[in-house]
Formats: sequence, C-alpha cells, structure tokens
Amino acid sequence: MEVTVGTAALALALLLLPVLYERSGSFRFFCKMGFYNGWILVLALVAIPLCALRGRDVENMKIIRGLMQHVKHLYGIRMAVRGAQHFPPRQPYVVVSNHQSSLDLLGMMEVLPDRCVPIAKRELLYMGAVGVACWLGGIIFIDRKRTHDAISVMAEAAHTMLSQDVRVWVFPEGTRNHSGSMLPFKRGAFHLAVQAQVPVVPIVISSYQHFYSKQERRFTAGQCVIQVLPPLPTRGLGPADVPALTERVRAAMLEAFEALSA
Ligand SMILES: CCCCCCCCCCCCCCC(=O)SCCNC(=O)CCNC(=O)[C@H](O)C(C)(C)COP(=O)(O)OP(=O)(O)OC[C@H]1O[C@@H](n2cnc3c(N)ncnc32)[C@H](O)[C@@H]1OP(=O)(O)O
Ligand SMILES: CCCCCCCC/C=C\CCCCCCCC(=O)OC[C@@H](O)COP(=O)(O)O
Repeated sequence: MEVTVGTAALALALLLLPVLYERSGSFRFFCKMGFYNGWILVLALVAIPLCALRGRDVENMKIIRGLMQHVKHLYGIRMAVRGAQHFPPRQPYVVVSNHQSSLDLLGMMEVLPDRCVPIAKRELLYMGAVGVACWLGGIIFIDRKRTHDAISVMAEAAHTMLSQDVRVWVFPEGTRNHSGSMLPFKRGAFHLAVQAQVPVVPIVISSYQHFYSKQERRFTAGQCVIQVLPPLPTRGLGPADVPALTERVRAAMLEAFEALSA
C-alpha cells in the first residue's frame, strides 16, 4: 500500500514538473542552470579519457573547446565575434576579459585561441571530473587566499608562456560580476604581460542582462557580442607602468562594454 501511495506521489510530481517549468520563471532558471552545470560535468567525463592520452597539455584545450561549442545552441544563445583579426598571430599574449557569470565559458570557448589557457581559482580543481578535465587542459590554478603564492604562479606562467609558446586568459576582475558594469581590475594579468613583455589583448563580452539575470532568475534565448579589441604592446614597460596600463585597458574595455550593451 505504502509503495503504491509513494509511486502515485512520484508520478504526480513528475507530471507536475512540465507545468511548473512552463509557469514558473524561477523554476525554469534553476532547471537551466542545473542542466548547464550537469552537462558540463558530463562533457568533462567525455573529455577526460580523450585528454588523458596526452597527459596535462595545453593542446587538450582544443578538445575542451570543441566539446563545449554546441552548448550555446542548447540555450538558443547566438554569439557574434568581432575583431578576431586583432589576435596577434604566432606569439604569446595575455587575454583579459570581463567576467559576468559562469556563462562566460561559452564566450570563452567561442574565441579561445589555440594554446591559450585560462587562469582559474584553485577551487575549480576540486569540482570532480570538471577539475580533472581542467587540469588535463593545462589550466593554471591560483589560490586567491594566498597573494604571495598566486603571484609566484603568475611569475612561473610568464616563463611558461615564453618557453612553451602559451597564451594566457585572465579575468582581471578576479570574480564574477553581475552588476552590469565592471569591477576595478586586479593587476596580476598586467604584471604577467609586462614580465613576459607580451601584448595584452582585451576581449569584451556584451551584457547578458536582456536574456540572463541571476537576481531576477531569468534565462531566455538571446544574443551576445564578443569584441576583440586591438592589442596593447608592453615591450619596454616595467613594473612602474603596470597601474597606468591596467587603467588604460579597463577604460577601453568599459567603453566597448557600454557601447555593445546599449
Ligand atoms: C569539456 C568540459 C570541461 C570543463 C570545462 C572547462 C572549464 C574552463 C574553466 C575556465 C575557468 C575560468 C575561471 C575563472 C576564474 O577562476 S576567475 C578567478 C581567478 N582569477 C583571478 O583572480 C585573476 C585576477 N586576479 C589577479 O590578477 C590578482 O592580482 C592576483 C594575482 C590573483 C592576486 O590577487 P590578490 O591576492 O587579491 O592581490 P592584489 O591583486 O591586491 O595584488 C597585491 C599586490 O601584488 C601585485 N601583483 C599582482 N600580481 C602580481 C604579479 N604577477 N607580479 C608582481 N606583483 C603582482 C599587485 O599589483 C598588488 O600590488 P599593488 O597594490 O599594485 O602595489
Ligand atoms: C567531488 C566533488 C564533485 C563536485 C561536482 C561539482 C560539479 C560542478 C559541475 C560543473 C561546474 C561547471 C563549472 C563551470 C566553471 C565556471 C567558471 C567560473 O565561472 O568560475 C567562477 C570564477 O571565475 C570566479 O568565482 P567567484 O565568482 O569568485 O565565485
């Protein structure tokens, strides 16, 4: 008898789910975000054996990028890339981009250059299969609670960039920012570029506000623009130039962000 009641309750709940999905925006939002994270987990499980053939290697980012590129279609997100001609050919550089949400992964994978790895918070490493896939992809992990260690990792990255022809992608805001603008930039990416004497390539992802809002629990189909801005050279610059370089790049990115998101 208990089993029958339980089964009936479960069946009723399952029948109600599509109604709830149709009627409740919040429920839809959580389903979509849950699926996003779950699907990335599944993709990571696919990526691991493929990447493991090479071991930890930045070339594995091509596999990760390839596996991620269909995800935007599942959500009806159209992405337009502008300014791709600004990527310097055949040399290391530091990409800096704004960071609104974990959806930025979609934009990143849309334009991620070959041999380019993100710098990520250490916590990602502990996300099960996702962490393993990131590690195999050569992603550089930093402990944000230990400034000194993070700076050492960045200094090491400057050597790796030059010795192994690697590009690095940094979110200089240092955290996701849903405010509709940009946080002040941390200077790590710019120290890195100056230490390696490589250009900074700013990338701006337009606001998601018209199709995605965490606060309002709204997530519909939509469109976003990914704008690659002209690179800024750092040859001849030293540590004293880093604050001005940081502000210059932020000002250019903010201007582009406001224009793209208007
Ligand atoms: C198929 C599916 C598979 C899986 C799916 C694939 C997943 C892809 C994953 C993508 C991951 C993306 C993840 C993104 C993130 O995790 S964002 C968060 C982590 N990133 C950052 O934090 C980068 C930005 N932060 C910085 O640059 C910081 O400066 C940092 C280096 C981290 C240090 O931060 P903090 O402790 O807060 O200190 P300050 O920024 O205040 O800096 C202190 C002073 O040190 C100077 N400084 C900074 N860096 C350097 C350096 N490299 N060399 C020398 N000096 C440095 C800085 O200027 C400060 O001094 P002043 O105040 O300027 O005098
Ligand atoms: C054994 C443990 C199992 C744990 C399983 C967890 C499963 C999680 C599955 C998928 C997660 C997909 C993660 C996508 C990565 C998004 C990158 C990102 O956006 O990181 C945020 C970081 O930039 C800034 O972090 P904060 O805004 O400071 O916070």
